[in-house]
Amino acid sequence: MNRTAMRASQKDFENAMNQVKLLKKDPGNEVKLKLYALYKQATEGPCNMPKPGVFDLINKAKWDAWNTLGSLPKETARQNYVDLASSLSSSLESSSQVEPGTDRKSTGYETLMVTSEDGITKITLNRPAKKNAINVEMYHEIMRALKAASKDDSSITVLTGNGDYYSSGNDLTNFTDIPPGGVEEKAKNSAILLREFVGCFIDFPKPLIAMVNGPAVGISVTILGLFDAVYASDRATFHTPFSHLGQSPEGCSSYTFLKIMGPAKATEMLVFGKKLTAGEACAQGLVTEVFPDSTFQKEVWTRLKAFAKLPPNAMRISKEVIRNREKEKLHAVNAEECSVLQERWLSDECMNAVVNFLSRKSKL
Ligand SMILES: CCCCCCCCCCC/C=C/C(=O)SCCNC(=O)CCNC(=O)[C@H](O)C(C)(C)COP(=O)(O)OP(=O)(O)OC[C@H]1O[C@@H](n2cnc3c(N)ncnc32)[C@H](O)[C@@H]1OP(=O)(O)O
Repeated sequence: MNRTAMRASQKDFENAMNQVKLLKKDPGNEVKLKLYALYKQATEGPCNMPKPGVFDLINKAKWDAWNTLGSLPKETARQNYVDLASSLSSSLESSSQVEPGTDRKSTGYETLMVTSEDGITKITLNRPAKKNAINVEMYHEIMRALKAASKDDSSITVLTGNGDYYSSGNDLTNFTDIPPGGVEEKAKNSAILLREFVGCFIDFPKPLIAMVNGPAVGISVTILGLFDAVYASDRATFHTPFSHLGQSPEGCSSYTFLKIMGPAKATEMLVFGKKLTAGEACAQGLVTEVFPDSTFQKEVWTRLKAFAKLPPNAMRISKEVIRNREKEKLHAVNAEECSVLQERWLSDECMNAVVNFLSRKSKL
């Protein structure tokens, strides 16, 4: 059929709305805004909402998206909505970028893929369209997956990312969902969440290995100091831009990074936001070994499968002997870092940095 001659009926429009509700994967904020704008244009015509204030981030983004459609006719908006919904159902519901071998796949995770086979539980951060940014749901799911892995019959646990990034760190839209108690309440709850999240890594009882498949930012870098081995592709970079974001170190990095690389190098990373290549991170002791990206998966999995055949109790006990005397200290450091951050999140420096990112003025 000639596409220009096509006109979506009201029934097609309603079906498309249902298709969108049933999507299994989050299509991302940009697409959701497009859908919102087309829906409003199709049902109400050109934008008729007063322009929200600059700090009302969500409504401002919605207003911008709708207003951009100008005087697009309602019928065209309806057709565009139907086309977009149909392209989403075919693209988002199909492909998976992870390797095969998803024996005993755990369901019930929205932001992760969790599999267990050959004595290895693999937790894959799975928001590739958002560079595996960690939203509140992902913080909770990682904790749930770690608690399950600590009790399952696997010997080792691996954390990695799906797509081109390992993780871009904290999802900066976590700052936009402000509860009725205001930003202070949000900061307080976030500090509690962060403390519990980092605590799960401090207490994890089995060998915990990071497979850093691409760039890593923020909290995805700092917690590496709590892993037992870190294998990186030569595409990976390590970046903790806390000062740029008006924030301060977390993940126990104010303690572990100093021990790992010494105060001078730790300061370059944690205070001045120096980005390290995989080779530099390895030379500083943050990374165990670097592999060419072309052979990264094959070489690391061969090694991990061999580790997983070692006697699990011996590995667990050796980890205890190595790590336990530091645990109390690490929990104290974690508590202090979270309490400092709780204040930082309320600062103008932090708010401005987040607003700049969300309004696309700056990229790190
Ligand atoms: C009031 C208190 C609330 C506090 C709540 C906090 C809870 C715990 C906090 C724990 C402390 C953690 C600290 C950190 O992790 S600091 C580091 C934070 N991360 C960043 O600052 C990275 C920001 N991202 C970027 O600079 C770039 O996106 C990046 C360089 C990573 C990639 O650039 P590129 O050009 O290649 O790709 P895009 O920018 O187009 O990204 C593709 C889409 O992904 C979205 N994205 C990427 N990273 C993030 C992120 N960290 N948060 C939110 N969204 C992210 C990006 O917006 C694109 O989305 P769209 O396609 O929809 O535009």
